[in-house]
Amino acid sequence: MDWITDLLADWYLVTKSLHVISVIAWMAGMFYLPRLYVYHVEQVEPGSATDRMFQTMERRLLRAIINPAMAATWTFGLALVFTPGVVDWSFTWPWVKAGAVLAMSWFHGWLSARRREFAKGTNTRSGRTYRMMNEVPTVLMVIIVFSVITRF
Ligand code: HEM
Repeated sequence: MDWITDLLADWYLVTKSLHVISVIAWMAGMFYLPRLYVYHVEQVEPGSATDRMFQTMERRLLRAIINPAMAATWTFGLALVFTPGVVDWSFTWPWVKAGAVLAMSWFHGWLSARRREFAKGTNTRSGRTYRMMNEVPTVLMVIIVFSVITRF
């Protein structure tokens, strides 16, 4: 399996660039979707044409941007994990980053579940809840970036 390790080492900087590009797309969607939910709850009459338009925007944002961007972030991120010399698990930062990334992925699942509720007209959560949940990806992003850059 040496050839895989060699390949990952040769492509390290390309993989890292693709990882960061995917992260930007994933985060853009993760910041925007809860915002859409705030407007959806507070400003839109259920069953109206605007309701259907919001459902379309939410579905497309997840299917066309957020889901593929998360898959790409994980793919290139794991490729970096297996690149020789990149992650030293005796440090704290890889564990902190791993925890925050798992939490980010959980939040992604939570947003998908809420989208399905909006599509069925069974949303029970308030605009305030979505406003608060909107801070989750921000806090996780700050933790992740400090982890990978400071490497404590
Ligand atoms: C989804 C699973 C993820 C895995 C397995 C993963 C793993 C990694 C690894 C191993 C590196 C290489 C570190 C280095 O070369 O120094 C890296 C770099 C990076 N990651 Fe992730 N990552 C993931 C998600 C994320 C997320 C969600 C963010 C941001 C919110 C992020 C932001 C970054 C940044 C900014 C770098 C570049 C750091 C540098 O320049 O050294 N990653 N990632």
